[in-house]
Amino acid sequence: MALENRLAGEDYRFLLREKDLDGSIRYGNLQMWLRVTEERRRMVERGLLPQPPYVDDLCALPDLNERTLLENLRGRFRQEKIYTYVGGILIVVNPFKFLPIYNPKYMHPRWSRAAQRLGKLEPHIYAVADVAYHAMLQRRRNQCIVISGESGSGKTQSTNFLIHHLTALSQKGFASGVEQIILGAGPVLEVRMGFSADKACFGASFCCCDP
Ligand SMILES: Nc1ncnc2c1ncn2[C@@H]1O[C@H](COP(=O)(O)OP(=O)(O)OP(=O)(O)O)[C@@H](O)[C@H]1O
Repeated sequence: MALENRLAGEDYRFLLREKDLDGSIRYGNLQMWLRVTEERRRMVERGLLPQPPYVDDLCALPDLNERTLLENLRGRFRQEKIYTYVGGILIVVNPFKFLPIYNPKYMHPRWSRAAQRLGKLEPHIYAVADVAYHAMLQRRRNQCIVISGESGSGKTQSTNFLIHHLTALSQKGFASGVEQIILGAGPVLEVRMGFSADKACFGASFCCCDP
């Protein structure tokens, strides 16, 4: 139904609708809703309405479509915020320059999602490591982090940050040499798993195992 009612030339839009008790879904006046959101966008462009703040979780966008999604990522990137959530997934935009967001100040002892939802903590790659590490300890199950992106998008760099934070969490810091051993094993594992050349297609995966 959403497709049928799409305005000509419009991007795809994602609408979340609750089902009624009988299982049916009421879309209301979709055309009207689309016109209102389009009108609001034009007014923001003309400066008649303030620019809505960039959200750190794309699920919180009131109108989620390709344009608002990219605008949000672009706006955050301009503010040097390269990390953005989509629910439990972390999007990283490669800055191709060093940002001072990996120093010990950012190695919070506990990157609680609750604190992040309250806006106290920005999305960060260390939070992903933290969630995997604590899920492993609490559930006593191995965890896997999948990193995907095209060649040069920053998969290797992200893996290094994950390992860096995981070794810090496990109290086996740089001094123990564990981090360097794991980082050194990366290229060997890639070749053994046969996806060195095609890493960008398959994505890199990183497992966090309970010893
Ligand atoms: N978070 C980051 N901060 C700063 N620079 C970054 C970051 N992520 C990536 N880069 C830069 O981008 C370059 C390419 O990143 P990286 O080697 O991790 O990509 P990749 O996805 O592993 O590439 P490939 O699939 O070809 O191996 C790095 O050499 C680095 O200069």
